[in-house]
Amino acid sequence: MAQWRKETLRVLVDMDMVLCDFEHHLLAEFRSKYPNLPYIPLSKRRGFYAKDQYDKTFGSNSGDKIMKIYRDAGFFTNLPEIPNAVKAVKEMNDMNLVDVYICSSPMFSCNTCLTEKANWIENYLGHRWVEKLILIKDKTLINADVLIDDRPEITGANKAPHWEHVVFTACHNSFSEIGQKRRLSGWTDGSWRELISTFLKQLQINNVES
Ligand SMILES: Cc1cn([C@H]2C[C@H](OP(=O)(O)O)[C@@H](CO)O2)c(=O)[nH]c1=O
Ligand SMILES: [Mg+2]
Repeated sequence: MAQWRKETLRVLVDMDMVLCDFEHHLLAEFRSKYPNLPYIPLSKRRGFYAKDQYDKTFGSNSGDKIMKIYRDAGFFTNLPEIPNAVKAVKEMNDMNLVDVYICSSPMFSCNTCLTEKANWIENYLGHRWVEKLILIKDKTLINADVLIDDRPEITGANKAPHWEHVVFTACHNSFSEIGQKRRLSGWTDGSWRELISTFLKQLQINNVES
């Protein structure tokens, strides 16, 4: 008879544009530093890198100013929370058979990024969660069941990552082609619960079958 193995569902949750609002803060800083320069409203943001769109739209001088803002010390610590993210992630982690980890790519061109990301987690989620923080450039190397991330394409050394990528909707990707991938539109409408329940059911089926 099939044995019930109490395996947990491991969920990786990205930081920028999933827990913390990189784009909102970037635009606010740009507008406050350069009130007379043209800017791209969030509703018109397309493509993952803000710098690329500023380069193309207003020239590389503008793109360089954008880049300098997110490379400056303090930028990552001061990011505001994506609405309801902290509450949702804590609630998700408290679900039976669910284990949440935070998985974020550091920006090595910003000297303080690593510690600032850890600070953000401590400030918003609490000290215990710093131990659940995975900072890694290549997320394909992490073995988990689900990755919730705003970047539409996640590639790396592992061509067949174990996780299923769920695309978290952000201003830059709302019109992006994501093929067969599922989307999560935010943390406020509670749809993340149904999503996780679907994965949990699949996990339980696999546990029984194996
Ligand atoms: C340059 C750049 C980085 N980032 C984020 C993505 C990575 O964090 P995360 O993996 O938490 O989403 C981090 C390093 O590239 O900065 C953006 O979200 N937009 C950008 O334009
Ligand atoms: Mg991100």
